[in-house]
Amino acid sequence: MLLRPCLSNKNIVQPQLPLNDDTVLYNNTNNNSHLEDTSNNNDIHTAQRKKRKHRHKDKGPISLAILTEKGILIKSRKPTTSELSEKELGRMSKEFSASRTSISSSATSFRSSVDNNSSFETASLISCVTCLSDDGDDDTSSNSSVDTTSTQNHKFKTDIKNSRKNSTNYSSMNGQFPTNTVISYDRILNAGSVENEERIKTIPVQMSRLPNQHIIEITFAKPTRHDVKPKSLTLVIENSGTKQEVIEKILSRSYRNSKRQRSILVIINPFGGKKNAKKIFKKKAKPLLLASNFKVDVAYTKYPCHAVDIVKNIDINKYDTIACASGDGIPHEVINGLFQRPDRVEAFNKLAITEIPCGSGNAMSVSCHWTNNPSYATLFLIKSVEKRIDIMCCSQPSTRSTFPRLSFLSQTYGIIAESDINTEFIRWMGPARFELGVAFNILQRKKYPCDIYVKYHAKSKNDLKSHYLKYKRKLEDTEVDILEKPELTEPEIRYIGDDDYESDIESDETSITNTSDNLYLTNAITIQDETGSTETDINNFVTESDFQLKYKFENGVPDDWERIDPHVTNNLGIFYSGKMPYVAADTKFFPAALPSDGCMDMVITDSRTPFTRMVPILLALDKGSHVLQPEVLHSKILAYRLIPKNSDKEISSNSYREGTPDSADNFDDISSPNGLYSIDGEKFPLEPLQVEIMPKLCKTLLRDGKYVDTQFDKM
Ligand SMILES: Nc1ncnc2c1ncn2[C@@H]1O[C@H](COP(=O)(O)OP(=O)(O)OP(=O)(O)O)[C@@H](O)[C@H]1O
Repeated sequence: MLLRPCLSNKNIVQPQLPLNDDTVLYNNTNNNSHLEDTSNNNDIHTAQRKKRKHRHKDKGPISLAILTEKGILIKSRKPTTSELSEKELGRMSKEFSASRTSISSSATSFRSSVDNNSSFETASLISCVTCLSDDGDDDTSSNSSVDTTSTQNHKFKTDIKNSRKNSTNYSSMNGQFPTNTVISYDRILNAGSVENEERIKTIPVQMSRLPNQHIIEITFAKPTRHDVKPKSLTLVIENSGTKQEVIEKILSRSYRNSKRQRSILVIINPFGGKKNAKKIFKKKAKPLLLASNFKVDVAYTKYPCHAVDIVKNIDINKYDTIACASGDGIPHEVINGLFQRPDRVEAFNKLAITEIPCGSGNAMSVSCHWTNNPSYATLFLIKSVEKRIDIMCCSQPSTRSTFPRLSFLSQTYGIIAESDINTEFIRWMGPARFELGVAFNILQRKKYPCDIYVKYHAKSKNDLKSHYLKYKRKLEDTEVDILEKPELTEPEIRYIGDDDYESDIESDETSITNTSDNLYLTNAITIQDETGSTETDINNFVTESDFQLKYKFENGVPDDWERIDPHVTNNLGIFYSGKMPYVAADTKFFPAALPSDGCMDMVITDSRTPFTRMVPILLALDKGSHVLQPEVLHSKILAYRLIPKNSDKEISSNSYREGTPDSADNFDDISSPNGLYSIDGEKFPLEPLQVEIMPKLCKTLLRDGKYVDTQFDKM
């Protein structure tokens, strides 16, 4: 949510710059030589990739499994010693000997399970088994020489902790999952034939010989300490039908409401957040995308507003998704870049815009993927439902000759906007600097006089609540049939500034898989929108008329807009208008925000509110209950005009009510020296600002087809 001066309206209309060859580092199956296809091996990363390719491949004994409603159930007993191939038996017993010295009781269980064909069914035993060898997350686990007692003990503790925390415990022994483990479809990324002949040879003769037994490799997102990572597992799946039919069954259940094999352009801002977006993407997101058979091209931003130029120049036919590995600044630029294309109708119909959280704001990810953990966000992106969301269109006098600015997140004026920008010099403090700035401004009773005219949809808090509940009920009635989500091992919202985060990345290993045998699968998906129509997205298109403003700035304030009480606006503390529930990972500023209710949420505070009352209001921001406080104005609106006043001169703002003055110079009269707007976290000049809602303009990816649950209905 931090502001950057780079994005003044003047900057957005820079002349179009051609893409340099080194702008985009991955891709090349297409004609764009600046893009590199990560699934293609003819580039400089080939050797590296080859080396890594099978890192998450399954190497352990093969289990029998069946398909259930919720996932793939590991059904079988472990194969008996007589069923195991010589090679497999030798490897297992070698590992067993190495492990025995450190945890003898577990080793005994292991031996007896192999000999007696028993199952690993108790939780404690599962935990012990994971100590003996890991499930392939670290390839070193199969190497007994590195399994020292201390590392095992450490792993033992960690695994016990994980098994307690995680209801879907994927503990295994050399890839052998305990009987009755269900690998939930919402974690399955891919399924396909096993092409590796050597691997097939390790399957015991008694297994996979019946016509209803199919050797299938599945790849799923396996929880690790903080993240999810792709993990492959070879299974003998018992199911009637041909192998291709079984694979298709798994994939259609795994992508029940989501699109398979997306073609994504990832735009990375290497300067986003702590300047490690590139690394985060490579380690946390890319392996999951590739394991899901997504086609991934990557572009890097090289200067402020570069993302605008990138998306103005891309071939939209090559992609269905643009994922911003960044904070909220890049999605803002992407939406505006597409808006400025001559074929914007096609662009907004073709492309979904989403975020892989790598910045400091990440409000889009928290609101849409319900997390700002990059790997979990990527998993939920892969499994998400494509939905249209409302966009806000911001007009200012200085944008008259160019394009108005689209905003997907929020616009703010007053304490919040200023606290952000005026504390840049103490950036080292992290998010605390912003809170300090807010507290300082409130203590000073700083006010931001202005006039605000509003086109209301639900003015009172009661009306707003009814609107919210009505929308939610409608949504629930037509809810997409989403599979039950397994518990996550980690809290979903994570601060990427955590100290251990960097080291986590360093120790991570990416792995890539790209099975080809299910490429024939179609991308067809069925979408249900809030109105309940179950149809392919085909009728959910925008047309040029959806981009036309209802209220032109130069036409003045329409008669049916209401002026907010000047006693309040002359003493304005905070003005905040937005469309997504979270404006930062821990700030639920708009708890009643809904993806496509055709309204924005507006929150206003008065600078005269006593400090003793402001403190509880600010402390409630994480829960979103600040909007319930009597001192806070909270409405659903369709449009507004904000005309800032100079606090000293009290200049009449009538001309801005009527329409636009001819020259931008006139704004000097009314600008207060420190004033500014923050639109989607970017700094905008202090001129009159008019904003209106553009319903369902933009496609994005929502987990379960909705924003994160704010519990507003229960407040
Ligand atoms: N190569 C670059 N050099 C400098 N700025 C850049 C570069 N690429 C992108 N930017 C700018 O960085 C800004 C912030 O980007 P982004 O939202 O991804 O990061 P962030 O960490 O969330 O931002 P913030 O620090 O504002 O919270 C955008 O305005 C964008 O124009």
